[in-house]
Amino acid sequence: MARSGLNTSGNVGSDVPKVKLTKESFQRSLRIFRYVLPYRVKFILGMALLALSSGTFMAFPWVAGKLVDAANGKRVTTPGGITLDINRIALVLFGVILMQGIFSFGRIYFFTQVSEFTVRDIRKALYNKFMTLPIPFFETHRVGEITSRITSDVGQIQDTFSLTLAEFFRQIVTLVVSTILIMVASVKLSLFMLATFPVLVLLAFVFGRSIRKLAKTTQDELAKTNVIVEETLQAINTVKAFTNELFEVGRYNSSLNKAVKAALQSNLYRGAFVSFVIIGLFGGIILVLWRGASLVYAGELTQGQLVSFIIYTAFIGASVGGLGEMYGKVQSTLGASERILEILGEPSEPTHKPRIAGIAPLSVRGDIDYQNVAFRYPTRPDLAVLKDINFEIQAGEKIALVGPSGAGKSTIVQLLMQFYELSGGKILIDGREVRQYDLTELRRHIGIVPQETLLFGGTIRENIAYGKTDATDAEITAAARKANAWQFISSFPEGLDTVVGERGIKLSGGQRQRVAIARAILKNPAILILDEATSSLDSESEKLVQGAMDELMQNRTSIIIAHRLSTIRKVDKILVIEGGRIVEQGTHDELSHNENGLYANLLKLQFELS
Ligand SMILES: Nc1ncnc2c1ncn2[C@@H]1O[C@H](COP(=O)(O)OP(=O)(O)OP(=O)(O)O)[C@@H](O)[C@H]1O
Repeated sequence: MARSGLNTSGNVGSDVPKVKLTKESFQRSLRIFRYVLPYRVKFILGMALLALSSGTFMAFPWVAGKLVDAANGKRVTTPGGITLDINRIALVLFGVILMQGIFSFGRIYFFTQVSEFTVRDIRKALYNKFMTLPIPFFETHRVGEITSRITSDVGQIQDTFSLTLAEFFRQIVTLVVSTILIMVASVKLSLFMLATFPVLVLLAFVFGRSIRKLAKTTQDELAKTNVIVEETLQAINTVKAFTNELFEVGRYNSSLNKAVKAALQSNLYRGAFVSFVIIGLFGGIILVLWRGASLVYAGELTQGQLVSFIIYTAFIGASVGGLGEMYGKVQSTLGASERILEILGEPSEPTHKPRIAGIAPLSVRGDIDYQNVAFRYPTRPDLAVLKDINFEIQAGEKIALVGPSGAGKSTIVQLLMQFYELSGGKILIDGREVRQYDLTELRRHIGIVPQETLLFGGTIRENIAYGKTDATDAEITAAARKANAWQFISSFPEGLDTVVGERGIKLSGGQRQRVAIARAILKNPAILILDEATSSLDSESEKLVQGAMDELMQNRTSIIIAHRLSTIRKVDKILVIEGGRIVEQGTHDELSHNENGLYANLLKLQFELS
């Protein structure tokens, strides 16, 4: 049966890895069926209709055989003793097919609903999980790998629920019923057939398996060419800037040639396989025909019975072949559900705890206290990124973190957001350890203006409202004004409705930053993290951004990761970080007078550079 691409997963790539079919893997994967449970009534109805449609389908060759017998002048009677002539038998045949058509419609109707709803629920659960998984998970898994869970793995399962399962059931019914019916027609011929056919089918199966392995090589080669296309298109600016267009074309061509070579080779075997199937299986049918014809000649079998017999034999061959193919599909599905269940079983961040009624929402003053904080990234456990960090900020104070690249400045603030678990020490906010807060509640009170602002595809309005999704237009406009962003937004013909992001207009670095500042203003957090952009802006833009930042920092505890020392002269305290430690701290005046200090040196360096 051809695979249909008419579901929400489209055509599923056959590159979904498989697992070995063992009792354990099977049992583990069956847990995915709990997503079918809410739709069990529809599922059972679908199964019942499937049984009926498979049953009526099985009656077809039988009745067709009777038609041939009637044509040969034999008397055909129903079990009730009513004699049927050719016309009536043809009508019965038509009735059988009509019922088969109606049952099939019902089966598809119910199974599609079950598969669409089930798959929707699995996708929802997965996406929900993606959103709540901790940051380290995303650092240890590639984005492509994660998204393929929600696309191809789920698609594989959808295929199973909508097609494979039905097909599997139908093949089994066909196999069992056909075998019984041919036995009834003629035990002699059946035994002869069963002695020859299964051998051929077994051979075909073994042959088919080795071909699948070759097909996998082709797919791998094709995947490699796709990687080249994706990478180069994503970095097309780099390709052009290095004038490597022809180099890439050459690389793509040679990779494509390899894929074609592999495809041709595997298709050579495929061709051999197809002719084996044709010659072998049809040869088998000829053998059965020959033996059957002898039996008809000897009067041991009617012509009609022979016709039914041959059709059933073809059915048996098709279903044995189909079951072999299904083995691969079942393996893929088991693999897919195992991987999905694995992700669903990953521990989420303890966010969004249900709020207990009557308890006022958390309010945060903004005192911050780092005590002996030590940290290693889970992906690089051998590198101590932070060693014994101690500092304190009173609510409303502004501090700046400065130091060479890679010193650990960003890491210090990421820990405040609790993106990672500390390796040692503790962080207190308002005198309480951060781990004791509800993560979502706490993060709601921390605002961040990142180094590189990522705008989501959508309007400027939506991007600003990301800081407070239920903000009114007046609030959004006010925030944009305070962020010095209103000027450029109102200069666009569509104003706040201007579309930005991949399909919209591109905002400049300074404009993007001001959108980020407007976002943070709307969020109105008690604690603010400003990660200064390393790329410098022109002085006009710089002034606007700086003004917006000053506005934003008012009355909030602010931590500035500073790259340009000129912007932090007014902060209450500067922490100089080097190699994961605080090596100096004090005000700008204090530090700049310490001639041998790192800060004074950095200051000198920047002065010389500018
Ligand atoms: N997600 C991560 N996984 C593993 N290592 C990381 C990760 N992020 C940063 N590091 C490492 O941690 C160290 C400190 O990085 P961090 O980004 O905190 O430095 P920084 O002082 O903010 O640097 P810059 O000024 O260049 O932004 C570096 O050695 C860096 O390679």
